[in-house]
Amino acid sequence: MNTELTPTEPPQKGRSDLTSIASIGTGNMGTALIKGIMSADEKLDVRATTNSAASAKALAEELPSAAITSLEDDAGANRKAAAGADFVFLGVKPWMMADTVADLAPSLDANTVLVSMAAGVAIADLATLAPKNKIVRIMPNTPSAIGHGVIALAPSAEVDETTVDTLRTLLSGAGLVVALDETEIPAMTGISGSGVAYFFLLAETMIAAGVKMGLSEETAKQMVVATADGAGRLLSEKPDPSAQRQAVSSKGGTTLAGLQTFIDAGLFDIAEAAAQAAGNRSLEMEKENSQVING
Ligand SMILES: NC(=O)C1=CN([C@@H]2O[C@H](COP(=O)(O)OP(=O)(O)OC[C@H]3O[C@@H](n4cnc5c(N)ncnc54)[C@H](O)[C@@H]3O)[C@@H](O)[C@H]2O)C=CC1
Ligand SMILES: O=C(O)[C@@H]1CCC=N1
Repeated sequence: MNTELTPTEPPQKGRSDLTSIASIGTGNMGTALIKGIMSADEKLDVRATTNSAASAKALAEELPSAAITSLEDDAGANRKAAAGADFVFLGVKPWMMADTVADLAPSLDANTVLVSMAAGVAIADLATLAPKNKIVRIMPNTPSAIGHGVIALAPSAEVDETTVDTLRTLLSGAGLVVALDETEIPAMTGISGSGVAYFFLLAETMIAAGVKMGLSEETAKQMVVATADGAGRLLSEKPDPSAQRQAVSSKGGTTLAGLQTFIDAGLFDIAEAAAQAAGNRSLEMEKENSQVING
């Protein structure tokens, strides 16, 4: 039995015949996306970077077949990871994009495609930072980690169809890939990129309600999580939310009493306002980041 704690070197690391991806800034979203991509395609050369050595160590446990490095250990980690990669996924915070891409750009191969997942950083501004590279903007969400994400894909005009197809295939390991125009990204962010958190918030509020009504927290959580899972799966099999809602609602029964409470409290307006707020913030961030990038 092999009792060594250090994982053995996977065969794909560094192989030049494989599609190579570099994930620059691999935190919550970057990790989720790369996990989804890697779970569907084992034949990838994956390099990933983080800021601290501690987060790189934790990431290496999550992605054992990827080559993980940190800026804390090596100030050139991003440049080395991106060298010669087919796709460089940019997963740093939006306000860090300017410095990160400016540092990377001079050493990038001209064939490398930059794939930004940042909210609120426009393709035109990324192109200013990396003028010799093709740019794709994506907006994923965190269920990408388990292959159930939604990933909006907005390539810039100069990205050829073969490249888009390759990227689409890679991303489809992380979930549903939907091609959009960049102008549609704020709406997508409002209902899906950020929208997944609204479902989590609803789950939190339902658990709290269950506890107030006398259930133990553990029981309430177990039930709400399983209810969300069941609702999601049913909706996925029969994608008609209105029909599913009506199937639960008996005339004069409990469900209509609950639903009416949501409607009376303005749920439709609240959901629209929430989606708008996220979408508007995305556009505001585009302006803020554009000013930083263009001076
Ligand atoms: N969290 C989410 O659900 C979503 C996030 N996004 C976008 O993804 C990007 C990352 O967001 P999160 O993952 O939530 O943030 P995060 O803070 O979890 O991850 C950022 C990562 O960047 C690393 N980092 C910091 N400075 C670095 C540098 N100079 N070089 C390399 N790595 C560096 C950090 O170690 C960390 O691992 C943002 O641009 C955000 O707009 C997009 C869609 C959904
Ligand atoms: O909150 C944010 O800005 C990021 C983008 C979409 C989801 N999370």
